[in-house]
Amino acid sequence: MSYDRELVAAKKAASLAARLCQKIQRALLQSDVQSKSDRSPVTVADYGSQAVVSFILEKELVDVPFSLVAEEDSGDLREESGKEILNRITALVNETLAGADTYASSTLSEESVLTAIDKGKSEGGPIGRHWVLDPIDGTKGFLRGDQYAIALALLDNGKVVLGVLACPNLPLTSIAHKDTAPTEVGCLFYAQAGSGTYMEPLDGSSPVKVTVSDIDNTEEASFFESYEAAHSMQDLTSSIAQKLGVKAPPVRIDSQAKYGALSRGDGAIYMRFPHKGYREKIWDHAAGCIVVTEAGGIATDAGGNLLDFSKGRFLDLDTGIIVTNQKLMPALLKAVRESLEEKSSSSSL
Ligand SMILES: Nc1ncnc2c1ncn2[C@@H]1O[C@H](COP(=O)(O)O)[C@@H](O)[C@H]1OP(=O)(O)O
Ligand SMILES: [Mg+2]
Ligand SMILES: [Mg+2]
Ligand SMILES: [Mg+2]
Repeated sequence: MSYDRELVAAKKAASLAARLCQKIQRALLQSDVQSKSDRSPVTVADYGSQAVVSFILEKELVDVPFSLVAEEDSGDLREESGKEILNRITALVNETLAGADTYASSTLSEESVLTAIDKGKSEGGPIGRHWVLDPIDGTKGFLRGDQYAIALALLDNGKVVLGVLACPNLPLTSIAHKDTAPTEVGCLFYAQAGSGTYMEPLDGSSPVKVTVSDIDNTEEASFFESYEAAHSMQDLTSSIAQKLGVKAPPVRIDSQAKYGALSRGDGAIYMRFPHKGYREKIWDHAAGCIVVTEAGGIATDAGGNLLDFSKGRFLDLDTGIIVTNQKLMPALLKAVRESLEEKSSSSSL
């Protein structure tokens, strides 16, 4: 089955949402220190991005039922205290649409913005088609001026069949060598089941096919993990890396930009072990997962099970998520198992 039409719509929606986010992030970085501790810019960008993606997808695919599983909902915006922010979001959404040829004459009311955001309340599941959206993945990175992504995927009967990752701050060339001069930034990764993964500049065309690293020696592998220590157990990932003989220090970047960078071979392994009690959501991995698997990689939980996106809004997982190429996966799984066993026996002492 081809999802060409859905892919065109998804690329359009994610690129426009990225434009909205870039505008806010630029303004944020130019602002003074006091307003940098204010979280409202990211809030405006989060909701604005979700409204734009929801509106564009529904318009582009008007002849088919629309279901969207997305991170944000309009609850707070409907409160009295949310009025001013809703006003800012609506203005931003309309400015963004005005810059897009097809939608230049669309003007959304505050109510239509709320409605577009609330389309994201779907529960997903194993039957039918559902879009999956993280309007800004990596909000901490966004606020710091670092990496973040707009992550959009399509589920068809529980399987991810299409994914688009817009990474506005990711360099177009490899991030493997930190000492090379910075290049242009802004990447759009996209993948369709069975058709490979492509990357193009966010503001252009000329796609290139990308593939994961083909290294088979764990000592040469570099690994990615969260920038935020609160998002993943770095003592555990460092113990796993040590078992594998990995020499390079971890590359810490925010958001699903890690999946994008991995899909073009900037590094060979991504490990994510959230602290106890954290439940992974499908929008944090669906787009990244297909981008990396169509590029030849493999993503599993710590027990080696493929990620299952058919269970609703959450992923039902064994302990953590690991991603690498086919050759390195057996060694990675073994190191993960050993490190987890050591961790549990030391904590039961
Ligand atoms: N306590 C937490 N543990 C793990 N992940 C988290 C936690 N809190 C938020 N996240 C989510 O982790 C993802 C980014 O993490 P990372 O950059 O470490 O890969 C985001 O989806 C972020 O949500 P959000 O989309 O709101 O930014
Ligand atoms: Mg997220
Ligand atoms: Mg988010
Ligand atoms: Mg969030």
